[in-house]
Amino acid sequence: MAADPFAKPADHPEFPAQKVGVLLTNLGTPDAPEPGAVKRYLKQFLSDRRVVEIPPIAWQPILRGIILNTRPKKSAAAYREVWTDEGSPLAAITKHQAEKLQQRLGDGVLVDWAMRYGNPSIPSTLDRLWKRGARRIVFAPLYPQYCAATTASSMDALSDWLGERRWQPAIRTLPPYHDNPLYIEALVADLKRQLSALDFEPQRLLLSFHGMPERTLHLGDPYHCHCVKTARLVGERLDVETDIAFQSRFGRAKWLEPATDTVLKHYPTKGVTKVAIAAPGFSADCLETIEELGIRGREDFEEAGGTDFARLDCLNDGDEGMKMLEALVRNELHGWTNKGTE
Ligand SMILES: C=CC1=C(C)c2cc3[nH]c(cc4nc(cc5[nH]c(cc1n2)c(C)c5CCC(=O)O)C(CCC(=O)O)=C4C)c(C)c3C=C
Ligand SMILES: [Fe+2]
Ligand SMILES: [Fe+2]
Repeated sequence: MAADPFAKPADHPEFPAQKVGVLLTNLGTPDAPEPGAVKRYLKQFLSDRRVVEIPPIAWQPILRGIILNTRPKKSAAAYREVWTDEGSPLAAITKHQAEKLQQRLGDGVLVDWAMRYGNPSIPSTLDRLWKRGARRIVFAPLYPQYCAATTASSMDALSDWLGERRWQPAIRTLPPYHDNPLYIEALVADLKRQLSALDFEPQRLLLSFHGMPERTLHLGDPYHCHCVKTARLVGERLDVETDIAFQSRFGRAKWLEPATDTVLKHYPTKGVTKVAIAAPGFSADCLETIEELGIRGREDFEEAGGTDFARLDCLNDGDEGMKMLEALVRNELHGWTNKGTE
């Protein structure tokens, strides 16, 4: 009898059963609230040309000569104020989001999480998903508003990983969802719940988004427009008067305005002394929300004469946010079940 032409040769490599994977990513955070760890993280973050769009020949001497010798100590002290038993809030919350999404989607899908800067890194997590059999991957950077510094930078990390591979998985990426009714609905429900639990009635709700250099708007980045649209859609559905501002200015260039700290300092001069603040552009609470808004923002406001201040939580891994995330990801998974790909 002739040999079976379809038989697997003895030296054929083993391939695992093919699965569908989902990778949630967020910005990144240091491994520890210590100057050394913060320096490593900032070096990677601020060397990304999507983040600082200054030619490296001019920027790297400033980064290495000044910023990395001064900022890590100050930032580490700020990180210490927000650090938890589970580590950095951003990493801990992203991990919880992935665990809860795994429960919601069931065993048919592999859910993992990664950080664009620091750990667990995007390439190492893609390696792990691949080894577990993921041959179709939904790549989900958790930025509702598209920005080159965040969304495109995450895509760069994905493309770099793909570029190293012979056998590439099929990829779907989660589009920005700044005006997706599921996101707006989740924010409105979550903010209403938090506002009604306050022991004072705010005269304003300030929606604070991470800032960007103003020139990125003129270079064609849709980030500003996405933030404004989110704020408008949310504000229209709440009973409290809503303002928008941009936080976390970095460097000397002009950034998007109005700046959050300036708005907080001016409120009392206009008779606005009771304020709530929320950060709908952040999927998870982090240094920028807990420390910058919750601690420094409160100080700015109270020193200017404000009497009542509340920082509202991000969607995090709460029910409203998880319901939204499940629906957004299921939409991208459409037609991608393990049936037929095993
Ligand atoms: C949500 C969107 C974000 C945009 C847009 C963004 C742009 C951006 N950020 C910096 C500089 C820094 N950001 C830092 C922290 C930080 N930034 C975001 C998100 C966006 N950044 C998050 C979620 C965090 C928190 C990380 C954490 O560990 O909790 C920091 C580090 C902290 C510090 O030293 O102050 C810097 C620096 C630039 C320059 C930029 C766009 C050009
Ligand atoms: Fe940032
Ligand atoms: Fe705009």
